Formats: sequence, C-alpha cells, structure tokens
Amino acid sequence: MTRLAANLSMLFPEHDFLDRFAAAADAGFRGVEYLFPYAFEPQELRTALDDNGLSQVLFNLPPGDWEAGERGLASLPGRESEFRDSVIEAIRYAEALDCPRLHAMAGLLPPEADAATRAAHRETYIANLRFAAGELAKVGKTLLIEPINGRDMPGFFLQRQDHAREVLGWVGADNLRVQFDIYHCQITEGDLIRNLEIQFPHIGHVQIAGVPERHEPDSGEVNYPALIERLESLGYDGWVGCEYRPAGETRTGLVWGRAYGLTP
Ligand SMILES: O=C(O)[C@@H](O)C(=O)CO
Ligand SMILES: [Mg+2]
Repeated sequence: MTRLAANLSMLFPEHDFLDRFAAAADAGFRGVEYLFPYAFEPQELRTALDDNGLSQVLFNLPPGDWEAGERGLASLPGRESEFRDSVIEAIRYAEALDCPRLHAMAGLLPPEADAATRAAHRETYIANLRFAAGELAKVGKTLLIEPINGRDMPGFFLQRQDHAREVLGWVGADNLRVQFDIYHCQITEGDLIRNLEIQFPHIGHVQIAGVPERHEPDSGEVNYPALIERLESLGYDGWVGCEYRPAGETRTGLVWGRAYGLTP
C-alpha cells in the first residue's frame, strides 16, 4: 500500500508551521517532509513528530541564501566549504529527527553559462556529492538529488532524469539516489511511466502534484492512479510525498487520498 507523506512546506498553509504536524496526522498521514527544518530547534520538531505519531521522511540540506534566490549549493564553484558545513548541519538535524534521507539541491547555473562554466559546475557537483554521500554513509543515511523543471527554477543545474543517472554513475556512491518528482518530470520531459520504469532502480523518494498548476494530484493532466499502480507493481515500498499547493482548504482537497488511506 502506497504510503503518503505530507509536505508541510506546501500543505496546511492554514496553520502555523508547527501546527501543521497535528493537521497532517488528523488527516491520516503517518509521515511528513518539508524543505528546511533550520528555523526551529531539532527538539521542537522532534516533539511535534512524537506528539502526533509521525515519521520524518525527508528534508533538504541548507540551500544557500534562499531569499536572495539561491536554490542549493551542491554545484556552485567556490562555495565548497559552505556546502560541507551544510552537510554537517543537516546530519545534526537528521539524527535528531531520525530522518533517513536528505536532499541536496544542485543550485543554479548563471544565465548564458558557457561550456567551461557548465564543466566547473559538473566537477563541483560530483566532488560535493561524493563528500556528502560519504558523510551520510557514516550515519546510515541516503543522499538524494532531484531533477527540477527549468520553468519553476530557471537555470537549475539538474533538470532531466537521464542527467541524474549520469551523475549517479560519476559519483559512484551506493547511498546516492534520485528524488523522482513526477510534477517536474512531466513538465520537463513527459513520458512518465517509461521514465519511472527506467529510473526505478535508482529512486529513493517520490513526490507528486497536479500539472501544470501544482495543485491536488487529482487536478490537471497527470493520471496519478495509473502512475501509483505502476510504482506499486514495480515494487516501490518508499514514501510518496504530497508536494503541492492546495487549491483551497487542504483537508477538503484531500479526498483524492482516500484510496491511499487518508481520512479527509
Ligand atoms: O520539488 C521541489 O520543489 C522540492 O522537492 C525541492 O526540494 C526544492 O524546492
Ligand atoms: Mg520535489
């Protein structure tokens, strides 16, 4: 049975962040994910999880200066020391929250990047991911990379599923896997079931949202029941993160999740 995780960066915006844990549990979720935990002390988040019987399934490494438009550090030449510090900080939270997987966002290429700039990003990305995977392996955790569509994040270094596979090959770490966000894949490349099948051996986490509005999965152009059925038949036993912006009140919009154990 597919296990759905509530993405608390997007779901339940009706509530303050720490109250979203209870709202998710009330709606039948047993797992949560969100972009960043760093505005809170690990213990506050641990309490929110424990009070509501929830597992922390995923969060991201610190992304650089998000407010200034940065979207990850992993491929940014010259920022290696900050990236290394971000890995150590993320592990501190992951241990406190018993979170088994962490996502390292790739970061943005400068506009009009030439071949030399792209090559420098690639080399930095590989070296940084090797370092992060090594540190996470010491504590038994998985590192994830996520292809993100270039319409939502123009210039994002990692956009395609085949590029993610290449990166996995270059880095060569057993605990490095792909965060397969079906919303981004549909916008960038489509052909979802075939992409899912090819990527399946490398997938460490899945996320869903309706396309193109990034609303509920039962809105828009993607046939999620068919995709989830295919994931199950492939043997996927991980979490599926509900990473969408509700069109209205979150709980009312969760009716689509009844088939997967939610109780809206
Ligand atoms: O798809 C997304 O946007 C997220 O999974 C993420 O980690 C970066 O924003
Ligand atoms: Mg995502």
